[in-house]
Amino acid sequence: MSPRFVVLGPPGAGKTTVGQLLAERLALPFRDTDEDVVTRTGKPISDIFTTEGEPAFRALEEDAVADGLATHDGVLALGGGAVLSATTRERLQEHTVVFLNVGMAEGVRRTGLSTARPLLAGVNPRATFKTLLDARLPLYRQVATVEVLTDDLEPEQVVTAILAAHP
Ligand SMILES: Nc1ncnc2c1ncn2[C@@H]1O[C@H](COP(=O)(O)OP(=O)(O)OP(=O)(O)O)[C@@H](O)[C@H]1O
Ligand SMILES: O=C(O)C1=C[C@@H](O)[C@@H](O)[C@H](O)C1
Ligand SMILES: [Mg+2]
Repeated sequence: MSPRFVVLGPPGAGKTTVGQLLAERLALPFRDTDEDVVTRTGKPISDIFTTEGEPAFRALEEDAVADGLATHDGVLALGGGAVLSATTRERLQEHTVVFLNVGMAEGVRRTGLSTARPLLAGVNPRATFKTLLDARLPLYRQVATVEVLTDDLEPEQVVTAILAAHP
């Protein structure tokens, strides 16, 4: 069993929104590793970051991704930082991986001031988002089989672009 599509990218790229639409379009189940971590621990992600720290969250995330890759046969959305794990990048090699990209301005606009995203909750979300993008772009591209820049596309158009690349 293997996901039909794995969807990844920075916060606000639309992994959850587009992943759900893509799954609907294909009549497949949707799963999101962020939700899996919340379900398994019974805690919001922001709480895990605050009380246990980012490394603890990354370990939980790595396990959730491994489980999703092994057991989910629909659309699997990963957390925005899942590619920071070299083990996860290795595991993604055999999969169809969609990198949803978003530029800094649009990414910050979409994520707004939400405190649900602990890494962007600081004083300067624009600078934080840029640092995060610069560090992760090569990692997203290393594992992706297709990249879609979502800045000027509606979620439905992103789905269409994904299916055009991987019919
Ligand atoms: N292509 C798009 N055009 C306009 N708005 C979008 C688009 N994709 C997503 N959005 C909006 O941006 C916000 C963030 O989207 P979403 O939660 O799907 O991102 P995400 O990649 O899952 O983020 P996270 O990494 O935090 O889970 C939502 O309000 C969503 O409606
Ligand atoms: O970009 C990130 O590092 C994160 C993105 C979210 O999906 C969550 O996994 C968490 O808030 C961390
Ligand atoms: Mg999401």
